[in-house]
Amino acid sequence: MADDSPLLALSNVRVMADETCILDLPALTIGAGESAAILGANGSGKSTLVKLIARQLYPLYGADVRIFGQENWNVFELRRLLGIVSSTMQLDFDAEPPLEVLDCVVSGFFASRGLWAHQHVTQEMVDVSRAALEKVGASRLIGRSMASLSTGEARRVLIARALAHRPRALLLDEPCAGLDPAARHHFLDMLRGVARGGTTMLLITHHIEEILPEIGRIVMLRGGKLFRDGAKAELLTSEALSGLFDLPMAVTARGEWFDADIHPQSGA
Ligand SMILES: Nc1ncnc2c1ncn2[C@@H]1O[C@H](COP(=O)(O)OP(=O)(O)OP(=O)(O)O)[C@@H](O)[C@H]1O
Repeated sequence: MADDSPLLALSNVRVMADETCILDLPALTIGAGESAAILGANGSGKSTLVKLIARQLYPLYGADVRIFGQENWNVFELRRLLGIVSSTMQLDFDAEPPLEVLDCVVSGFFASRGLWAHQHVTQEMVDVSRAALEKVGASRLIGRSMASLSTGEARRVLIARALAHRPRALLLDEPCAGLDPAARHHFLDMLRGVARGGTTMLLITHHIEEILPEIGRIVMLRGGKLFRDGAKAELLTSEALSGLFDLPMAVTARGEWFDADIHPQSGA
């Protein structure tokens, strides 16, 4: 497998649910090392795409779904190479029995929720996990239980858990969901540091405010189909966003970041 194989190459993808096609992508390729945002309204098919990539669901016969150039994957290996963090993952780690922060990160090496007697934890795993927690500014949380953390703190630990495997890309599904404005600001700042360190990001969101300056490509989904696909400068515009959300939107650039508001003259 060549290292420059695309992160994602899809063709003829159709995903069905209850006899309805909920994702219809004739072709989509995201190159190796290309950070991209998948943008779309509620119900546009973003989570379906994430599940397709993570092999949690499968398309109809005739589709070709390649991740890093490969069609068939051991799911654990795939999830190691593609660090996946979603807002819902946190629930798994809040449940009983309590899970300590460093153990949570180390357990990522075994793709398990916690550590068990039969697992052989090496000093290297512990060192790498500590370094990952340091990288996301969460070292001070070591010793705490996952259930005791704020949403923003727990989200950082999950990013560390994904980074500990030195993934080839991070797949971030609504990573800022549930964060207050200050926590979101600090979290995005931390993610930006990770992106600047060379980690490719695939960010799934419906907020353009969360699109990191390091992300250059925008893939817009609407109604389970590819709506627009192109460079950020071309697509983070009032015209494109208004079409995507079917509502007059005003986009403003804020330095290297973007904001969107419902246009005041939308007749509300
Ligand atoms: N198991 C299912 N049965 C029926 N419909 C489904 C099923 N799973 C998803 N859908 C539908 O597919 C569409 C796309 O859902 P999906 O969760 O991918 O959207 P999304 O873009 O991630 O939305 P959100 O931003 O709200 O998370 C929605 O209309 C949803 O109701």
